[in-house]
Amino acid sequence: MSTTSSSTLFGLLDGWVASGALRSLDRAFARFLLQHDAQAGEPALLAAVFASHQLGRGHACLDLRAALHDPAGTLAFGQDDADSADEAADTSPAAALAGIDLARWIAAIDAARFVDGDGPGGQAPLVRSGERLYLRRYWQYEQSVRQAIDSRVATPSAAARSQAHAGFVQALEALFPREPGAPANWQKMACALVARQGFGIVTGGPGTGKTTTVVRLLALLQYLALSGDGQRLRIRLAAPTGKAAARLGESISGAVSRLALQDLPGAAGVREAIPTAVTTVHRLLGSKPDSRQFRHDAQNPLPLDVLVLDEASMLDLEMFAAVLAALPAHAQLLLLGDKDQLASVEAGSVLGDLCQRADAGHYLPATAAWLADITGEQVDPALIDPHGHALDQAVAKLRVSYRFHENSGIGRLADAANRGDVSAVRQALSHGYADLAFQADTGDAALRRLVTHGAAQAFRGTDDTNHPAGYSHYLALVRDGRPPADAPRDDFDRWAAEVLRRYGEFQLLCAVRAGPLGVEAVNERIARLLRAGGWLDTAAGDWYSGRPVMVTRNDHALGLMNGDVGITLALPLQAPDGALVWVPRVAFAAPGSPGGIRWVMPSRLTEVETVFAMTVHKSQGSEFTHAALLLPAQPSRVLTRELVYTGVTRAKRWFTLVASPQMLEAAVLQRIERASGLAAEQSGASMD
Ligand SMILES: Nc1ncnc2c1ncn2[C@@H]1O[C@H](COP(=O)(O)OP(=O)(O)OP(=O)(O)O)[C@@H](O)[C@H]1O
Repeated sequence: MSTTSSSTLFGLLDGWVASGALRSLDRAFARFLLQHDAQAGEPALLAAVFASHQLGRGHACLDLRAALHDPAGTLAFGQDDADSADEAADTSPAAALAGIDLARWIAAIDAARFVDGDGPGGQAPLVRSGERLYLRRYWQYEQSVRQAIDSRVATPSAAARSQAHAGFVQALEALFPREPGAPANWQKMACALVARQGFGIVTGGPGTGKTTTVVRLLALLQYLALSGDGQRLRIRLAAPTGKAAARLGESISGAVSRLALQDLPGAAGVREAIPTAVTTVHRLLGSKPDSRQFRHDAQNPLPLDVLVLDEASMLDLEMFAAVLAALPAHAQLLLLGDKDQLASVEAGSVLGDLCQRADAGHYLPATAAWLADITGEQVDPALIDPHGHALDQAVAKLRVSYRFHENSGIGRLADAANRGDVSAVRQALSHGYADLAFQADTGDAALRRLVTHGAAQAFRGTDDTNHPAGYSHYLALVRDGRPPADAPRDDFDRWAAEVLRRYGEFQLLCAVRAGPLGVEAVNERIARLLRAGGWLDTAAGDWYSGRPVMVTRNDHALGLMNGDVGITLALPLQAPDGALVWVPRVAFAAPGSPGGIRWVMPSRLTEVETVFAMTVHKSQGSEFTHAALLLPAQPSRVLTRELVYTGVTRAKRWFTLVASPQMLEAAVLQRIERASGLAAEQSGASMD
């Protein structure tokens, strides 16, 4: 291929753009690079285009070896491309890469003026590091993340430096009282592990006690600070989205109020010194409109001593690099999250990469001895590894779910999907668990039953007072619960808050955007079905009462964040002629004020989507009493284990799967593997 001219290459790129495989941005990038180096060979240009394409798909870099080995799979250029029967017309990436081996490709890439090696001082737009090709910015993010983590992991925290101070041991003992005969208390060990250095991660599935553990950890740190120099730590809590922040705020408040401090002598003031307000990462850093820069950065660090970031699986590489840059050197950073969930839509899978080895622990014998000393708990020998990495020592995985007990179908299905165990998935679905329902029928009648009343009859053991809801639960309140026109504004706020709460009791989740069972078509279909059932008056125009909308872009002027959900309701308004009119307003939960409502005029909401159905990606960070997951009828690369696991674990109490068994099984066998240097490093060098 190296002999072909650039016009042939651009012919190829035009075809890929026309077929939707490539973004026009990727093609424009190739033109820009050619201006940079008119002599560049086609293999190098192709590699650069693929690196840009991969970035758009969430990969921090292009894995050159993988792209050569399995071009169609690695680049996701459509399933037919690799099997093109007509060799002469074969325009697949496989054909474009035919006849080149890794060594020749790397040599061609290095020869291009737009690529630098990974040494210091380079300026070129792309960087090659081993078998990975990066756009420079993302290589820099990875470098800065790696350096910051390495240095924080190697820095003992103030709490660990004072460990001789018997208070550390005593406080742990008081916060995690020993129960005779109980298995090893991993929450206690997690608390000690992450308290030890400037960086730590607590990962675990839903309900494994991440919030509970972090609240006790904050009590421990605050107790040590107050009983040390008497200075209260400045603690901040943040999450990637407004929704996740609101949810953490609620569960932190609950955990702080439940915190048992009676066994901690001199703990006065500790509870009050644990914050319950949670902000978004954007607000924490102080985003500037239309800029990638933040108010807080290395020159203007965040004024805090401890930062807790929840739902860290949603953190992308750029955002994480910004957080680390803005963190003062002495501060402690704690990440909480479920490493097995879908990664961020943007490039990078930070939590997954950093927790790649968490299942097997890899604790050094010295770490296990330290834990035994500090906590009195023994690490399972299977988790000990004399070759463990420094980072492994700062990662704790919680393994017992307190939400999903032994007989929970949701817990069983989530676990089976997460392990890719098809027969366990089948067993979970056919077992008859009271919290699981399964329907393959996606016809109008079946879908209407589900979205209107939650298809409660499909669940075993439900009755009139204990059953899963559908959307009629909140729509009945929209229709029948509206206060009279002369009621005080507070009544309307209370009505809206209850409507929003009820809306959270059910959510239909879609795996894909396009196609007949994609989120766009399904949203329209559900609106039609609900209207036919008399639940909606869509004749009232776009802003009919009961329409739920999700914000799709941060709007700093309105104070609304990507992912915030509001519901359209009617409010009374006095027209200039004195007549009373009902006007549509969208009710959003006001951040930081439980039960508070912010009313927004529809005309101000330019970037919103109806959310009778929501993609699994957008549902991350939210939980619903009853969640239903709809898979498409056709196989797709986006149907993965991570997607199914994330979808199932959005359900708190009831879960309905709407899919053919074959589609579910195919999905749990497919994994997302994002190319990244952080991931590659975790599988690389050890500490010794
Ligand atoms: N050691 C424990 N013993 C008994 N109950 C516990 C324990 N730890 C946590 N729980 C309970 O389990 C539930 C879930 O705990 P928590 O909210 O801390 O988990 P989480 O991992 O943060 O959950 P999520 O996945 O929702 O973020 C809570 O009701 C909590 O009180």
